[in-house]
Amino acid sequence: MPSAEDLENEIKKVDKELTKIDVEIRKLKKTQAQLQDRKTSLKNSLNQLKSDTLSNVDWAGTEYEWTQDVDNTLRNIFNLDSFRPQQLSAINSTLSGQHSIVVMPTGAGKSLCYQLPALVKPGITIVISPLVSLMEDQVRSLKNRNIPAMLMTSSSPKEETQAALNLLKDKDTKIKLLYVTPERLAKSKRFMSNLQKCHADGRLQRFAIDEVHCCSQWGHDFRPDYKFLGILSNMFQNVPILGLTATATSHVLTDVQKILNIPGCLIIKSTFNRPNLFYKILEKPSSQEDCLNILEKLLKYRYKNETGIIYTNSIKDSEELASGLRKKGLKVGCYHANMEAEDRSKVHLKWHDKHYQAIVATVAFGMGIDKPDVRFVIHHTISKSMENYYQESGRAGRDGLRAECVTLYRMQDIFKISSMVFSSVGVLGHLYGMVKYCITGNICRRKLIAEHFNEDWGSDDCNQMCDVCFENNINTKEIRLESHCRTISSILDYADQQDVKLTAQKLLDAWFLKGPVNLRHKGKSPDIPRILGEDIIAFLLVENYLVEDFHFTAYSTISYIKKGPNIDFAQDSDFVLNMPVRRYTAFELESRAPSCTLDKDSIKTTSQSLNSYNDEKNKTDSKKRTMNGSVPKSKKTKLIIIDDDSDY
Ligand SMILES: Nc1ncnc2c1ncn2[C@@H]1O[C@H](COP(=O)(O)OP(=O)(O)OP(=O)(O)O)[C@@H](O)[C@H]1O
Repeated sequence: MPSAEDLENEIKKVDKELTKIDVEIRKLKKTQAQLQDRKTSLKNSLNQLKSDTLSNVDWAGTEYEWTQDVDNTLRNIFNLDSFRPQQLSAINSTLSGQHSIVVMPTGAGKSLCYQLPALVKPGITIVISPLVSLMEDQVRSLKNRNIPAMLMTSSSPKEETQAALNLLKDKDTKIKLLYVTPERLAKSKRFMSNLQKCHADGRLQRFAIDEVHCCSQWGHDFRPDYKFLGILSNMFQNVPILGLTATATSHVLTDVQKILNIPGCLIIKSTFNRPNLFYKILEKPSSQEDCLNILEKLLKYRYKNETGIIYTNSIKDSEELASGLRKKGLKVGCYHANMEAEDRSKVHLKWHDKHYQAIVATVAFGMGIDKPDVRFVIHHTISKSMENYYQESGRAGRDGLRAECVTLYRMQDIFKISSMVFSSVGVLGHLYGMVKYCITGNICRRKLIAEHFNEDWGSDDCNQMCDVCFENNINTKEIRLESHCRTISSILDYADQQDVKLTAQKLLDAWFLKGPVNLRHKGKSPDIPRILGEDIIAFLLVENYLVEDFHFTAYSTISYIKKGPNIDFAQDSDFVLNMPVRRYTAFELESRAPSCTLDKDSIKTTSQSLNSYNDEKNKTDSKKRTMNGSVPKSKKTKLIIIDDDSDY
């Protein structure tokens, strides 16, 4: 019999061995994780290489067996003369059986990329689309062209659903396009089984997945049922998938390929530059009444007789602004998610028919707006990301004529949005991207948008169509922030010692020696306008010198300001931090926007330019002359807040 001591010694030995094994396991796990990372990165590189190789093929060629049919269909059925850039590539690639993802800006003509091929080959195209109203519009317009199409949604009447299910089994069906929602596809076993029969009969031509970014968690409108679409590529071998989106960020595209099981597929991307949109940041007044006055002037004078959208971030704001504008005699509708679907449709229709000059809406007024002559999109509150801003402002000027995208920016709005969205991963970074767009005074706004889409547009691509480039307005003035940074840091330390939390407004007050005396710093009030102080706080947030700290009350979430990871650098003797000073350029609120003074010839030139983006450069040259040359020089209301000659 071993003694207790022997047994204890034996246990210690085993423990030692176990510890060794634990160490080995940890090492192996670490190596495993490293290998997994490496494998993922190699796979991504391989997929990228495959995509790049496919992209090098000239898909816009005109020697395919179907070229003649494609041409005839374009002219005779769609009544169009020519393709817009990338449409032909998308059509040829999908007709060649490639899985592809088409990335085009809103209004560039994605629908044609699957509607036209559907008519060129026998069989049915299944179009998966997230929005019923969008599908209804498309089916209606296809039927107007005598193109047999149907739709099947969760709310379709029984007979229609039955007819849609039957046509999948019917070898003699005339239907060429069947529109379904992803939810319908994911939830209907009968639909899937009939689809398999259709496939077995060789009649399933392709899947077109509209708004394909909805697959990705990173896309701006993620829809869980889109994930189900991952089974299509395995289940229906040799049926090409054509995904379409206006979301171009690379991690969304990689994610979409992964979810749809089509890694390394062809990506067809057209430029995101919208040369006919004029981008402008306007200083937002702090009172709602003053905001209303600006909106009133814009609608009554600058956009007289034109139609547009005013976006805001809350239902309350949309109702208040709409009623305020109505009191001023303007015809505006209100649109938000709390309204009944029927009321929303009515408002949409009245706006579409120009009974309303503008819709004051939350982002619920989104996908499916196919009105070509939206002349202005005003953001009463900033969007929650550049991605959203691009989508929302992109609803302007789809006819290719000049339209204006005006954003009313003020620091407080950052916190209105951040306290609503902070709980989701990564969104604060997206919001700060939007803030950077608003407060940057020395970089063309178009260039900032381009950076977001991994594109590189030079100032020629802007053609003075943003407030920074307008009349070569690029501002080179910078303000040094070293001492401001130290003061702000000391105010935050001081408040912390007193156990007081500061909102951005309170921080500003303390900095400008306003508000409670115990929170103020000991130095002088900064020799800059308060509005520039606001920009500095926003800049420090964007650059991680300050961070937001969220606290909950029974009624709301409050954003307080804390020192960020970079602020400690401010104590270094060689610390340097400069911020370009934003210059508020003149903006005529009470004169018609330049588009209204375009002569007929230049209007033709601009609208043709959308038909052929390739010719854009030549055409925008002439546009530049007419658009910018004709700005009326009125002496009426101008918004110039910061005097450019003042010294900071
Ligand atoms: N080759 C073309 N020539 C002229 N007009 C075209 C061409 N292709 C499409 N269009 C027109 O462009 C408009 C926008 O097209 P479409 O609705 O397909 O855009 P989209 O890219 O799907 O936009 P969204 O992302 O907002 O859904 C439509 O009125 C369409 O008829």
